[in-house]
Amino acid sequence: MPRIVPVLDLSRLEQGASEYRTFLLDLRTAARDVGFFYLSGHGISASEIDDVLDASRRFFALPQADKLAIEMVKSQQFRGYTRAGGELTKGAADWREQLDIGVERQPIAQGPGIAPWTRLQGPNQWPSALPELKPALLAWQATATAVAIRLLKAFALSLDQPEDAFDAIYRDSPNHRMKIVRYPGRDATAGNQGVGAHKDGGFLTLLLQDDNKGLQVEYDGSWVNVDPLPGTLVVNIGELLELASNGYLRATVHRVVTPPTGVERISVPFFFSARLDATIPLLGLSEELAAQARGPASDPDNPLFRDVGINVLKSRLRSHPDVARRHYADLLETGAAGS
Ligand SMILES: O=C(O)CCC(=O)C(=O)O
Ligand SMILES: [Fe+2]
Repeated sequence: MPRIVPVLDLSRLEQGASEYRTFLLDLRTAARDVGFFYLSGHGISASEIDDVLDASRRFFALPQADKLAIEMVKSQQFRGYTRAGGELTKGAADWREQLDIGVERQPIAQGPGIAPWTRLQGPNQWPSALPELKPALLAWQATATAVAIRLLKAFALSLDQPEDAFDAIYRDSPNHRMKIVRYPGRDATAGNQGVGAHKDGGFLTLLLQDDNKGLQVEYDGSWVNVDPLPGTLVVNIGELLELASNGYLRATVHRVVTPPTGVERISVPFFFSARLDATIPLLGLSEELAAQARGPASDPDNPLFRDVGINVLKSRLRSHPDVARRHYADLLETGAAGS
């Protein structure tokens, strides 16, 4: 039986016209059918992957005080450390600790008439006890960005669009975000929500996972395991690609189940997204493709807007109510965040 979550080899794009064409077709099929695939042939060395996972493990092994020194609640930009149970998915606590890193940029000066999402731009928080983490993760951001852009161009081509169809909405200041995550094991009777069922918000997510299981994707009404496959990245479609393709491409629901006691799982999701000031276009699909587009499957509790900044801000406010209360109380009172 073929795997439900297929393996796609990115190097086929460089193996002549026929491989190139079939790769694009396979990509489109995988992204439309299950919305998840493993990516091989990405050109990232095993040592670079090991370095990121090792640096992440060293971060989580720091004394709790060093991690709490950069707790996310100190950051208006939702950057920094969140302890296990500190993040919510659909109102329920996720049993994972994590460090959120965004793009390193200067904050935007605030004042009347400035959109609230502009507060999302600004610096990261880095642990002073582990100076090597910053260069390791910034290097990974650069590597993952390059792969994400190659994939995004391939997606555009696979939908019979010009290769640069998405360029204008990420060029110069894409808003990618990444995190390093540790899922501590625990007794199943204590609950099993590593991260609750959700869709990702950006264009594409590139996920690095260690050797431990836990990631599951919803397919045809059941949960399918996306077990680790050494040397690959797991790629999934986010809501922006679903929106741009009018639902032709699928942003699939996924979750992580907590490992058993005595096991921990490390993962590094990288979310490639559009500029915060972008508006997501609706691609002009060919008649044949348009006929197969299902329309974006919007969650009635969380409707999506074509304006990127407000979507991102809404989702961050929901996930991190402590940051929301500390830094966005004005919006919560007036409902100006649009949620
Ligand atoms: O840790 C994982 O394997 C997936 C995490 C995830 O889905 C997320 O953070 O959005
Ligand atoms: Fe996710």
